Amino acid sequence: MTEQQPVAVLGGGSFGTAVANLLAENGVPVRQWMRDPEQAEAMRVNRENPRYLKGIRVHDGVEPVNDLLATLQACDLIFVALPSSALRSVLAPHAELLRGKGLVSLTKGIEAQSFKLMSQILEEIAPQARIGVLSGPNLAREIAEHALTATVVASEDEALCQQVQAVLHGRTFRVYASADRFGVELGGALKNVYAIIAGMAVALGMGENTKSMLITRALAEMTRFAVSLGANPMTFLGLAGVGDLIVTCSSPKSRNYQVGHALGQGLSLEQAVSRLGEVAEGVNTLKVLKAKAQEVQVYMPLVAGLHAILFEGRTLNQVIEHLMRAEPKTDVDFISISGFN
Ligand SMILES: NC(=O)c1ccc[n+]([C@@H]2O[C@H](COP(=O)([O-])OP(=O)(O)OC[C@H]3O[C@@H](n4cnc5c(N)ncnc54)[C@H](O)[C@@H]3O)[C@@H](O)[C@H]2O)c1
Ligand SMILES: O=P(O)(O)OC[C@H](O)CO
Repeated sequence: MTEQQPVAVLGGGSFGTAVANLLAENGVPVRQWMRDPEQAEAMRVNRENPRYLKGIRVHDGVEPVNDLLATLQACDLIFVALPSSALRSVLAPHAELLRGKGLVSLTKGIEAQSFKLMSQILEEIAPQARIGVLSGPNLAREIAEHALTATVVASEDEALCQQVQAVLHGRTFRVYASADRFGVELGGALKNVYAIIAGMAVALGMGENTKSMLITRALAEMTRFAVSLGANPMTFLGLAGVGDLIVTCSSPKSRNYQVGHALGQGLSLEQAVSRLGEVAEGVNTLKVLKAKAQEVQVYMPLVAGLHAILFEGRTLNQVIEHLMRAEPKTDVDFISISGFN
């Protein structure tokens, strides 16, 4: 009998570990690459990733490794769960090895200067690779604890979507397919910013009306922005849009929400990020999003308000006053169905 080819997961954090476990539970041999050889050795021996997913057993079918070259050579399907700040620098030196491979980004961020999404970077590094993204309401710990979860794999390459569904779809994890890679990926990146605001609101003792207003207006704002860049607004009604927005804006398990909560308790941004000690993509996304919204002239009051508090010295009260007193608008303004002439 021929041995099954391993699948690679790049990244030794919570999401890489959760996805590696899902694959292994489906009988797929996994090489989970991480840059720290000590972490890989400890995970091999102890079958746990205590810094990022304490208390979760790493499946025997997951081989923690730290030789990137050998991992890329051995695997034709590669899931990338690196922080957005690291993805390009980790993969660009190995562009030649990526030719013809299936590369699926799990990373929910935007590159600082270029405003590129992660799959666009993968495409640039490896134009002959098959590119996809996986995004949705997917808190790593809940996946690792087998909470019933759904996600979306998005790619123009239908065969790649089917391949990802075949290896990841399982008893507790449903994988839906989409052809709208841009919309699915943008939804995952944008919602992180609003989760910071939602965490802040909860720390400030705001009620359920406020939370609901925030989530709904966040959806309107991110959809308006996405449409201005050519995305399909309907994608934002799916798991990777409103689904991910709800989970990230509601759950104290979200790291972006935690940063917001700490800010609401009075910590500085530096203190909030360093107390977290994990990736909260929303902080960088906020900076690039504010600049891009200005460039493409899209009205994003929530983004502008959070940016004003974190980087322009405005107080929370000033920003709230400004947001609430702003000119009244039409509901659901990102698609023209208001009924008004
Ligand atoms: N954790 C989740 O619930 C979750 C869910 C969906 C998507 N994501 C996305 O997955 C991506 C990774 O997040 P995570 O939650 O696994 O992060 P994490 O904070 O749990 O871990 C980050 C990992 O990246 C490694 N790393 C940092 N810089 C690196 C570099 N230069 N080279 C190689 N490795 C490096 C760290 O050592 C660590 O292993 C993020 O974009 C995040 O938005 C996370
Ligand atoms: O912990 P966060 O805030 O990075 O969010 C994790 C996932 O993106 C939720 O879908």
